[in-house]
Amino acid sequence: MASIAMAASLRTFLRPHRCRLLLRQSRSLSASAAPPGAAAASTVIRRSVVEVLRERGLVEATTSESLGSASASPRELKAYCGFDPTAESLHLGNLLGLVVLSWFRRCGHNAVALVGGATGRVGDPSGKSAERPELNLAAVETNSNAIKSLIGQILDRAPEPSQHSQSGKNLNLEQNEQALVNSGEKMGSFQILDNYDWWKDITLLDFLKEVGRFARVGTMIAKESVKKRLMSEDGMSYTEFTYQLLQGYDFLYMFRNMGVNVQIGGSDQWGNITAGTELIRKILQVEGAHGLTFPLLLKSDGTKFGKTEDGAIWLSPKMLSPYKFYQYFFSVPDIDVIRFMKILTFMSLDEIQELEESMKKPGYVPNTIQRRLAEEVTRFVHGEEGLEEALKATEALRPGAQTQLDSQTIEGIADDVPSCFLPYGQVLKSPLVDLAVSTGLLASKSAVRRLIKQGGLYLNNIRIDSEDKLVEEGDVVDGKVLLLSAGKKNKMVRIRASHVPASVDRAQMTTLVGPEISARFVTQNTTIRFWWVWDCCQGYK
Ligand SMILES: Nc1ncnc2c1ncn2[C@@H]1O[C@H](COP(=O)(O)OP(=O)(O)OP(=O)(O)O)[C@@H](O)[C@H]1O
Ligand SMILES: N[C@@H](Cc1ccc(O)cc1)C(=O)O
Repeated sequence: MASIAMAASLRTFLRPHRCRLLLRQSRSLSASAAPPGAAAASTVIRRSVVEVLRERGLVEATTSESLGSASASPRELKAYCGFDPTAESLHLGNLLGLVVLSWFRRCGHNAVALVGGATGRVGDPSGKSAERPELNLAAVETNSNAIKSLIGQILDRAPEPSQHSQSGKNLNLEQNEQALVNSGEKMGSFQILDNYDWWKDITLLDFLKEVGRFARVGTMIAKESVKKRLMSEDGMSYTEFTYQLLQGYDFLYMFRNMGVNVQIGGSDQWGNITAGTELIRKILQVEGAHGLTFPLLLKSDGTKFGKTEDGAIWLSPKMLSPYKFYQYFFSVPDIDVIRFMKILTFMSLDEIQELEESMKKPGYVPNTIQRRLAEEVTRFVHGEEGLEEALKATEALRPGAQTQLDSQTIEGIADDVPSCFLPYGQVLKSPLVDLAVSTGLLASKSAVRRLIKQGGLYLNNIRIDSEDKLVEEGDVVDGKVLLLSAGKKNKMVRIRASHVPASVDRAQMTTLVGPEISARFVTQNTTIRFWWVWDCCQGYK
């Protein structure tokens, strides 16, 4: 239960005259924060962030027309988007929120990403046909921390309007971004907040008195998220019914205390967003709070990209490698690629249009646009390093690639490629035809032989021409792995290190395996080498 002091401060802020005072303060603060060059920039015709978003297909609805005019001057707006910590990572659908926040920043406004440490414990009924399972507190905390760190990294990578694309070509800035660059203004800032920080101190009595009293049950029941659920067999719990007011109050709290005046979200968030603008109007008795929703990103089967279905496109590299993330975009169908480019990248619309036209020209190499899309989105989500990792892995897994494979690259994609563990002794000197079958790459030796004849079998990306090929020591990359490929189907063979003995005496090893191998052992005393030698030892025995 809340401290008395907190309850008192809540009451204080809810007094209308005080709120108006605070609002005036925050307005004048943002005006005085404008850098000296800003005046010159006003001679350039700016388009508002809302126009920019609309042109890219990122606006489904706004709560008020006045958002457009308010958004024309930099620093006028502070937009927030909330994410409940219901998983350890955000997913592709959530990326839209981060992209839209980044557009606000690129157009000179500030942004807040809010992690729902409190709302995550309640569960948003929007778009859900049944009550969400309750999350335990430890999971909420782990997920919140992971999501905060992920959001921080991604928002940090939003390219500044003045930046150039990888190709060195100017990014062809949107008009108002160009104005910012000309005036020397910086991109807007961002903050990451957690709504548990205020909810933890608010008592039920405070809430009922200060917020509940202003909410109309009729309006709440009319929200799409509630209407649908009330018609279902299980109905809806009081807890989930309250969700819209929690989110509504978040907006009010940040509007009052932090100058946040826009809430954005997917179109499923409309009811919760308007709950916020209504509370602000009723309780604080001020206008000036806006909502903006963007269309939900849907899969080809019409279902929403989310976290609850199989094969989610996670943004955290721990849950989906940059390689797989990159591959997803590389394989986007032609029909979706331009739309994805508009909504998920910061490339200018002119450049996107040029690319779209190039697709229709004779000689267009399939997937050229997808490659660019994959690069742009992977760079934003996983950074330059993640993109490099993805490109390296893509190349490594391309049969016939000329690149020298190293075990680090191959191990880096271990989770993305079917793999099996085999003892070194079983791999060394074994006929490749046998290995291709025992690893499960192909079903029979005759199938392997046929493939070799057709030129489709590769060992470490090198085409195998002979059916009699034996695996040599040099084929096992860094003594750890080898990569077999049947056309585009890859299979990684990893050398098993599981039966490494707890201790082997080096002198004993020398006598067992001879000086040459023992010398390797001395210089490369790693677990794998250790095992490698041990396996040879067994061979020598
Ligand atoms: N496919 C999507 N397209 C656009 N926005 C999305 C998509 N999925 C989620 N969002 C938006 O991301 C924000 C956070 O949503 P949230 O964390 O609840 O994810 P969720 O995908 O709705 O969760 P779940 O899969 O559990 O339903 C909201 O603004 C929501 O509208
Ligand atoms: N309700 C949002 C998350 C959110 C939480 C708190 C907010 O104040 C805003 C948004 C969602 O689940 O998708």
